[in-house]
Amino acid sequence: MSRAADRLAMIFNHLDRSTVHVAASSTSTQVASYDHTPALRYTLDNDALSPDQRLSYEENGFILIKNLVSEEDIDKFRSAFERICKGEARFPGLVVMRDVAIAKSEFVLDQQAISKLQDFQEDPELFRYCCLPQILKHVQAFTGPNIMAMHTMLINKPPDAGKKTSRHPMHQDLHYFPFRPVDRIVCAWTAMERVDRRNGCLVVLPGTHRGSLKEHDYPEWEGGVNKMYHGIRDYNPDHPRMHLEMEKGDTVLFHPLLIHGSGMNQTQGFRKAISCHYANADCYYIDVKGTTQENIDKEVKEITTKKYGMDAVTFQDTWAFRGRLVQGERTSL
Ligand SMILES: CCCCCCCCCCCCCCCCC(=O)SCCNC(=O)CCNC(=O)[C@H](O)C(C)(C)COP(=O)(O)OP(=O)(O)OC[C@H]1O[C@@H](n2cnc3c(N)ncnc32)[C@H](O)[C@@H]1OP(=O)(O)O
Ligand SMILES: Nc1ncnc2c1ncn2[C@@H]1O[C@H](COP(=O)(O)OP(=O)(O)OP(=O)(O)O)[C@@H](O)[C@H]1O
Ligand SMILES: O=C(O)CCC(=O)C(=O)O
Ligand SMILES: [Fe+2]
Ligand SMILES: [Mg+2]
Repeated sequence: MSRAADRLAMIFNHLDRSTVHVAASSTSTQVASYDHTPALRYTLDNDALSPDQRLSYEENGFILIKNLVSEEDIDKFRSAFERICKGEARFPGLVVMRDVAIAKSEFVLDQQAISKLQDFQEDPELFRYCCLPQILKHVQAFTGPNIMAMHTMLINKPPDAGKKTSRHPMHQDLHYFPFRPVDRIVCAWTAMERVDRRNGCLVVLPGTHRGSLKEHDYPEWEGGVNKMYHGIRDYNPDHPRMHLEMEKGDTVLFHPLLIHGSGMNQTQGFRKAISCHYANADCYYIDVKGTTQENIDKEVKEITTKKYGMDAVTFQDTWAFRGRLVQGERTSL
């Protein structure tokens, strides 16, 4: 048995002892030595992950799974993206985003580079990513069996236009989510090609999922920042960083409180990744009034009013519209 499996067995013993069905066989010395072992909080006991993966997620707030999505599927997602770029396909709700350096440029460009698709839940080909059985199998370890796909993105990080606007500031995804409980939400992010420090891979601060939701706002960047790309005002700059270099098909699953961002794309190619945020369908919406999320609530409402002319729609409603059941039963969200 691996060391991780031993430690898991210890944790389970500890949990057993804290219920009313105390195992009579445990000795007092064992109880003392396990006393401060934390319970597993971030993963569920449903055999979806190996003991090593569970412990790693509990400690670090993410796990990286090599080669989870086939090359063939990724190539199909790439073609679906290209059809959208070329204007050959359009889907209700789909948001096509351009980098601020391009959207705000006074020069007419031959190619209006698309930096991100958001909300592709009505594109059957791209949405197939969210339903891949090998992804859902892992996702269940965090959400449980009733799974909603809440947020979908295809990120096409452009070659930096010279103003460093291709960066994504350090943030926690929970800032954008008015639903809880937090530990029943997880993001799957799959590299559609090799991603490394040169083309702007994900950068994570391991273990920060054990902290709280921090205040987010626009970073004060000289070259400008993309709309709704809020960053954390003060995170510890000395916290160890990890650059997640990944190959095509590798997938990272991460907790919505994990502090992460992505670097500038210093190559000439668009760096592609596809992602979905999942939540347990039993999660419930919260009122964010009086919390750090008030600013994003306000900004989303401004967009729904200005862009869609829907002024009665709440921040919570925008999530209920976009969420799609991918496994089990749609209960609350
Ligand atoms: C029922 C549906 C409701 C939809 C609600 C939307 C809510 C979205 C919030 C969800 C986020 C969840 C994220 C969870 C995970 C964490 C993250 O992903 S963090 C990053 C989140 N990023 C975003 O949410 C990107 C949002 N961007 C957009 O929605 C659009 O790009 C847009 C800013 C609304 C612009 O789209 P559109 O209106 O179609 O664009 P234009 O008509 O071309 O321009 C309008 C206006 O906006 C300016 N602009 C365009 N692009 C940018 C940009 N990248 N940065 C800054 N400004 C931009 C453009 O210049 C125009 O400005 P003007 O002054 O009006 O001329
Ligand atoms: N408007 C666009 N915005 C952002 N990325 C795009 C856009 N059009 C294509 N892409 C992506 O940019 C990359 C390079 O595009 P490129 O122009 O070489 O190919 P293409 O547009 O797919 O085909 P074509 O050679 O017919 O123009 C491709 O990976 C493609 O997915
Ligand atoms: O750069 C990326 O691909 C990820 C950005 C990110 O963290 C996000 O959109 O929430
Ligand atoms: Fe993020
Ligand atoms: Mg082209």
